[in-house]
Amino acid sequence: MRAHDLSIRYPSRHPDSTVLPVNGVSFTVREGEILAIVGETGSGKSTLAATIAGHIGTGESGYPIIHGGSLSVFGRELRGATRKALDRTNFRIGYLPQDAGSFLAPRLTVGENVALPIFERDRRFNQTEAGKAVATLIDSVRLPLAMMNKYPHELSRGQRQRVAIARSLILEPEIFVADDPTSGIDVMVRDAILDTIRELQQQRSFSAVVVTPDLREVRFLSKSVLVMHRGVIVGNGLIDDVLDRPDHPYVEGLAVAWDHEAAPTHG
Ligand SMILES: Nc1ncnc2c1ncn2[C@@H]1O[C@H](COP(=O)(O)OP(=O)(O)OP(=O)(O)O)[C@@H](O)[C@H]1O
Repeated sequence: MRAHDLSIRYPSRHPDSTVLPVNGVSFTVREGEILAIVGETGSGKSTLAATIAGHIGTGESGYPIIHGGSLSVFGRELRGATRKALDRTNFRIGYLPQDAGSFLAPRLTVGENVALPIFERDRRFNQTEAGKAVATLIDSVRLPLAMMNKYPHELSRGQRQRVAIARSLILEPEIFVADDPTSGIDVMVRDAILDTIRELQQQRSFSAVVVTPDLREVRFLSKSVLVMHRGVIVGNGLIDDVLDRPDHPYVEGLAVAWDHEAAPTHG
């Protein structure tokens, strides 16, 4: 995946007055790599995540639109792509939107929720094969198989997030985009969720882009980081290089905060 001078906007009735939520970013995600994106709230992380996951609109409200530059995924340009071409690309990308666990279909069982993308892609897909794929993933995200017959409201928040992760990986995507996967989840359970993502990435060798507001999570998942601030990239590279040689006050702040966190406590 390669973004070059990529700018993104949301549809607006006053396009001239729009402040671009993502403004001229360039980066590359190589095969099998995990790239972590960090930045404060409102810096454009979710907008960028949705866009690189191919969840872009052609004018529908709510969906981001590529405004300038280019975004090429699997060698295909997404700017100006038709709905059909976008759908084809989307099937190859697993997207875990922010708080995905809270948006499972409430009337479907866990198993049916995880299987949903299979039948969205091919309504006549073999039920037994789908069941096998679902069971394998439920096991991989470390949930008991018996949970397949439960409903989302019967699960904890952390368990629902695991179901959402399983659903976003059921089509065996080549790229996984996760937007703040531990958001709203109990501190004790966060590491387990990240650990599951890291393990799945190693098993299935997909490329991944993971958005998080937390530098500790960045370090846990990846060696490389992209730091966003008000829609632009203010740091890009190996985490230690970025923090050791900050060339923007926001990154400097991150580096200082990290030093305090990592420093041994006295007394
Ligand atoms: N659907 C939308 N329509 C219009 N503007 C939006 C939409 N979603 C986000 N924005 C705007 O885009 C900017 C970037 O928001 P975005 O959610 O991408 O930031 P973020 O870094 O992910 O923040 P957070 O960490 O709080 O999720 C904000 O100014 C926000 O108000």
